[in-house]
Amino acid sequence: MGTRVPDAPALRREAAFVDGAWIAAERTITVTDPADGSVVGTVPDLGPEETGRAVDAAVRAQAQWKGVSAKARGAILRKWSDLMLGNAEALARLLTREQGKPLAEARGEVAYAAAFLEWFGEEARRINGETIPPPSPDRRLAVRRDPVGVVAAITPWNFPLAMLTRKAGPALAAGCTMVLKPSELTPFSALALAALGEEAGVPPGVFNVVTGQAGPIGDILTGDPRIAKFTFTGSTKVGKMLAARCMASVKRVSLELGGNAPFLVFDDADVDAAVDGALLAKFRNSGQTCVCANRFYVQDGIYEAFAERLAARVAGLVVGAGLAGPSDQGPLIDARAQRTCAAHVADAVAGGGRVLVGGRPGDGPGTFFAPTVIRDVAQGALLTREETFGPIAGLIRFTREDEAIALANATRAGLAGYVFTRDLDRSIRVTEALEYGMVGLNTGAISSEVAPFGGIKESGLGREGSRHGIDDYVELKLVCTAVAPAR
Ligand SMILES: NC(=O)c1ccc[n+]([C@@H]2O[C@H](COP(=O)([O-])OP(=O)(O)OC[C@H]3O[C@@H](n4cnc5c(N)ncnc54)[C@H](O)[C@@H]3O)[C@@H](O)[C@H]2O)c1
Ligand SMILES: O=C[C@H](O)CS(=O)(=O)O
Repeated sequence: MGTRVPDAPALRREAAFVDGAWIAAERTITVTDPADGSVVGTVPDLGPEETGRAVDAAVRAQAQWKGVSAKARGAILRKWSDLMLGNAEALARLLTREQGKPLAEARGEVAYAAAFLEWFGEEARRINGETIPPPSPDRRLAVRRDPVGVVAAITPWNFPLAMLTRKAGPALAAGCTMVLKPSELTPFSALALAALGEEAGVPPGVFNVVTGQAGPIGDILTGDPRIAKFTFTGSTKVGKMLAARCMASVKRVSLELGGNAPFLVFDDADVDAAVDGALLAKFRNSGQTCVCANRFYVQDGIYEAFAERLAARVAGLVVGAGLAGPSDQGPLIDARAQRTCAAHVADAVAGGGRVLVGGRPGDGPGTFFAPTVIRDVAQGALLTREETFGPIAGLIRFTREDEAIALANATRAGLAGYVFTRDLDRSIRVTEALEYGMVGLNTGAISSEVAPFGGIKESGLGREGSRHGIDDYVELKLVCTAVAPAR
């Protein structure tokens, strides 16, 4: 296990991290705790000029970093991972403070985030090329897998550590350098990560964290031609806009975008397993994950049992501030998220839905919303068409398998889907028919560092994690050598 760096105060940095230095700015942005609106702290509001200097640093550093041996790069990533685990409690508390998730989930995210650095610390030494049988005896063909170069990354607030290491891990393993803009709602976790990276021996300029208003920074990260690759995790709307900007300099682009996951429960499912799966797939991070079940399609024969048992379990979820004591559900990230949930509930009820539990925002300070189950939701309801990103489970009844598949696929999203059935033939038919990048069969938990994470259709481009996750950070180079015959 890595050595402990000084506790939370040292990890909590009210500064951006550029070229190995902690920098301030004239203007700052304030970060608040969604559980009660209290101020967590301020971070610099860097503008285009400071962001350009971060790109300068990444360009300078990349020339050296790609020359560091894969073994040495891997060792630094593994030490970074160890330091995260050695400072897990400080990282988790900081994460809960700025993002709101329950402390137990924050601790889980620290381990999940550290696992990406560990995994790609190992993968660094397996970025092998290939030789190809030549088309003629006077040629030799070799293919290299070289680092793509300087990488710009923009990440969301819902997983303030894991979405970052899922990019920094493969980027640095491949020999790339990075300029990262975290969400302005959760910058402290990213800065704590940078502090531990510094401790782990990540050289100056290899990993830079710029904080501030998204627009001006984004303009640089999508526009500077020295940036070879742009990777984004966030909403589909923003991702599309930023990816389009990258085309002016033909950057490599990878996108992890929004979801709208269907959760299918067939009559032959184990109803208790389906309820367990629903709690994981719907209510993790208070429904604020990209792979959250967004709509539940439940077959006629199991509908009443599933609705009753899910509502009973949801009624028992403990809602509270993550640092105030054990809780299952924290606040939503902001008031806008509360309003979206309220709108989805109102629309479902207007269409004939009946609220079994929850259905309203929390009282008092903070942006809480009660974990909610609504039965008899109409097939065209808002929550079937838009990503709720909150703790609302809307149950829609279906009769036939082909009907459920058609309903499940009727979206431009294609990230994750879930199926609960104990019929082997049906499990194969349905998992093959669902148009999603990831499908959970009899489970609501599908993510890990060893598995390819990503979506199809408008949910993304590329995969993160797994042995595939390195592909977005390397370029293939063919070396074709002429060979003269012996005289
Ligand atoms: N597929 C995945 O792996 C994955 C993971 C997490 C979240 N998400 C998706 O992200 C969304 C929630 O995250 P969010 O609210 O942070 O998304 P968001 O798109 O609002 O913000 C994501 C990031 O983009 C930045 N951003 C926003 N507007 C920008 C602009 N004009 N220029 C430059 N940067 C800009 C934000 O500051 C933030 O850092 C949901 O849709 C969720 O499904 C997807
Ligand atoms: O919200 C997005 C995350 O990728 C979800 S997960 O923790 O990776 O499943």
